[in-house]
Amino acid sequence: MKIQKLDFVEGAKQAEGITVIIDVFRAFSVACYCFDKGVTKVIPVGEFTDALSYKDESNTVVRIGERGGKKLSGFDFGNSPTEIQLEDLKNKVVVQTTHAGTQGLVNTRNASEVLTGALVNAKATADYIKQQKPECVSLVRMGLGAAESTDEDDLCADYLESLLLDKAFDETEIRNRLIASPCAERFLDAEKPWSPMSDFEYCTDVNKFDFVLRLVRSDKEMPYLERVSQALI
Ligand SMILES: O=C(O)[C@H](CS(=O)(=O)O)OP(=O)(O)O
Repeated sequence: MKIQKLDFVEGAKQAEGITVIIDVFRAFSVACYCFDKGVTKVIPVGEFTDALSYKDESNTVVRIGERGGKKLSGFDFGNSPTEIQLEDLKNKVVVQTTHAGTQGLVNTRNASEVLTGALVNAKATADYIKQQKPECVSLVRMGLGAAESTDEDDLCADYLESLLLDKAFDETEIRNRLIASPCAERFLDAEKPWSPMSDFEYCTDVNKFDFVLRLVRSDKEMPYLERVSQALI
């Protein structure tokens, strides 16, 4: 199995084979928490205007998104797992737009299959990939604003690589390593209430979920993320 690590939107465009678009803080952790709360699909979009104008007949749309980390005007929630914890999202359709994560998903072109990458479902994602015995896997780290490398996405890529190659990796140290990193500063900053410390905790709950998020493309509707559950992995 050839594994390549790439970065940002350009990396997403170049990615081949089974492609994992990684965004730990916070897009794909949020997407996992949405599915855990019963949403039927998550539609990742690049432009926030497309998220605002998206409608569906059943009127079950929930809009989640950020720019500069903050909730967008007209949206239901920011890109925060904390914000959705007490919400009933059963059978809802989420439209999500973020500065980094969703930009990676919508820019994949050459991938045979596209998955999301986060610490909360890393092992399930690696197990799913291994089962398919792919020749090539691309791990794309979206980083901060899809422009700056971040410890959490680098670490998640390294962890996924170790799992794929059956190499040892001490996942119990992941949270300690990240809390000591500059990438955690925004969660400790009282002037950034849109990034609470609880978001850090939700996003670093390693392997909390046993499902995979896979991008589905069809001619009939916008690409969306679906949940592939453990039974099918
Ligand atoms: O909402 C977030 O934490 C980030 C902000 S940024 O794009 O990294 O500046 O968005 P995400 O797309 O989840 O990385």
